[in-house]
Amino acid sequence: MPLGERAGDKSESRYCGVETEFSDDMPQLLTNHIYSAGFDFVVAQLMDPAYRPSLMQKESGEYGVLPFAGSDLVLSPSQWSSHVVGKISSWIDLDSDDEILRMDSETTLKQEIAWASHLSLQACLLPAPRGKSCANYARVVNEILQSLNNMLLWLRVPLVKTDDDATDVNSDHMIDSWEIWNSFQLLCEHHSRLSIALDVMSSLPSENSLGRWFGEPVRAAIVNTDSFLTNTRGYPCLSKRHQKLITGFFNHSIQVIISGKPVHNLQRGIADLASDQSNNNIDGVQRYPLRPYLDYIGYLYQRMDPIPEQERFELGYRDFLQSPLQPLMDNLEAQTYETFEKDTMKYIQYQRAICKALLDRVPDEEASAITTVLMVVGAGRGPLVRASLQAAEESGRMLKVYAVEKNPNAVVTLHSLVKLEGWESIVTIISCDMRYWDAPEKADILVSELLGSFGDNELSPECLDGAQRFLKPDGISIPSSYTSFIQPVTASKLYNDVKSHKDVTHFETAYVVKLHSVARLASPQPVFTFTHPNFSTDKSNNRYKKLRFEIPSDTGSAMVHGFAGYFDATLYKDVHLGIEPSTATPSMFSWFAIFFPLRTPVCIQPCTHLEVHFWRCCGPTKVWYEWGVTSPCASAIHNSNGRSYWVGL
Ligand SMILES: C[S@@+](CC[C@H](N)C(=O)[O-])C[C@H]1O[C@@H](n2cnc3c(N)ncnc32)[C@H](O)[C@@H]1O
Repeated sequence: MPLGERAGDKSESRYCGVETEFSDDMPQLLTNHIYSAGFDFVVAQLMDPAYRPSLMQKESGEYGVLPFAGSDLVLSPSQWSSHVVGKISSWIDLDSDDEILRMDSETTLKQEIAWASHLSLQACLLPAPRGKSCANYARVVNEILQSLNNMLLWLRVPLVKTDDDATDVNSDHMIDSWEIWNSFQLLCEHHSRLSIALDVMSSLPSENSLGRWFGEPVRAAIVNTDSFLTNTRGYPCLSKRHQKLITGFFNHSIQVIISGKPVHNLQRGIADLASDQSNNNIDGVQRYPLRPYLDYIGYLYQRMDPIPEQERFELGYRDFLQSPLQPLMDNLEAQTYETFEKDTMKYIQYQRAICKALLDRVPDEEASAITTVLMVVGAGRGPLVRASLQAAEESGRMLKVYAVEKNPNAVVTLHSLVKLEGWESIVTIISCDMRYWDAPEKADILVSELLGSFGDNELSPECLDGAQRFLKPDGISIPSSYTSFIQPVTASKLYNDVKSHKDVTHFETAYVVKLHSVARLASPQPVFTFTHPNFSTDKSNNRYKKLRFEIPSDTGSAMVHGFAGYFDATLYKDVHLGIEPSTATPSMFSWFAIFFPLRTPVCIQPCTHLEVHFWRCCGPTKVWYEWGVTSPCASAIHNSNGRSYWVGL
């Protein structure tokens, strides 16, 4: 469906619209030009622009027929719903001092929305708020939203932000349209049917401030013909920055709408094309005047790189909240192991790390005399056993392997693998929880992969503390350490999805999620680090960290809906593995990020800082995180005493 939500898959066609008058030509326009001219829908006004309820009552009494721009019979029901976005009268001003205008505006808005619902339109475009003070407009829209079934309301928002406002955020001269949008959405309590149509101007704000919009519910971007430049052949084109922005819109499933009249003199171009029937004149139908602009947008889309196969596979997971795995408390399923095992990059890194450790452990001259004892703890169905044996072969070292696994179902597969590969003389399978296994000898190397998206959140520290009893005092743990990271994000879609559960529990839960429509508001910072082995006697896996994020001056104000979490693990020496964006292991897909939501989003201002606290707490049967913000304002402590979300020991 062109106008609703869709995955941002380049294999689907992109959706484009045109803003146009609703004239008698509408049926012809939709019949003759839709798709062939490069657009999929029109944004057209629903009501005669001269209509004012107060005047109509005076002129024709109370029961006059409303002057809608076209009867519902002018188009078929599917044309209305699939190809028309209703444009609400742009004269309405619900915050005017003029009471009559205000009342007329409210009446008209409600009548137009009711008409749009009658036509089953998928979306209506609301005019931009006229100033910072838009409370009455928001109140009426909020009231409408409460009874709206399927339709989305796209609030038109000009993409403007002056750059000189950084130091004085309270200045009356400050123009940052995000602020207006933000007050509107706060007044409407982040309603999930309220979204944005960004009006793209000829000059663009700074990159950082543009980035904020990708975490907001932007559904459409309106590009006026006068924002286009002219190329050497006289055709419309866009500046480099505009091109990048439009590509960003495509990547985020934001539909592009061309508005305005043609402003390029394309006489020569059209003459050139005159002989080309398919481009100019088909069976007497005139070429659509906005076509050169649509063609250019289509060209930008075609020019984009195709989505790599792995990302294509992950499209369905974008911004989709999932509960983190609990591999200690639960037993993973076969298909989960299967997915892990396809992640070649992860095992390549492990093999590299094991190879280096083996070479350090056994000098060349003793390679044929010493057998290294290696234990894979949490062996699953065996991929790390395979990586270890390949590392042994690569390094020319002799190995004896113990594969310890507590999931009896995975152990079945492990047995078959060992038999099938003929590893019986080298690999011993132990069906046991590593914390309680009574090992017959000590290991030189302990290999594990018990990491969650936030590093320690699948209880690797607790498991390895239990397992290190059977590691030699000078033994090596792979991984040798791991660190979690967080960064504040605008993530309006995730926030709304959490909110839809209507309980505190969901706001106090961390989710695994393939982040896509988010704005990352500051660089990630390290949170908790665990190092293995850790033979100190007073060790504790409780942690507390206070973090302070500086908000860049050119970002503008922004909303923090929560924190994205990542990890980076040092496997051995310089071999690492992780998903922290600046150092992420390329082509690795075993982990998505984690998301810690905030019950109440926090608004941050440029040149200020955001202070957040994270705790890792351990009890006899569970481990949990608590988190809270203290600046610029205090939030509740989330997940106190692990009441909503915990990981079972
Ligand atoms: C993330 S999976 C990794 C599996 C495998 N190494 C791989 O790379 O596909 C972690 C494995 O560790 C096992 N595990 C978790 N805690 C364990 C424990 N305390 N003792 C033994 N196995 C454990 C789980 O059952 C699971 O098979």
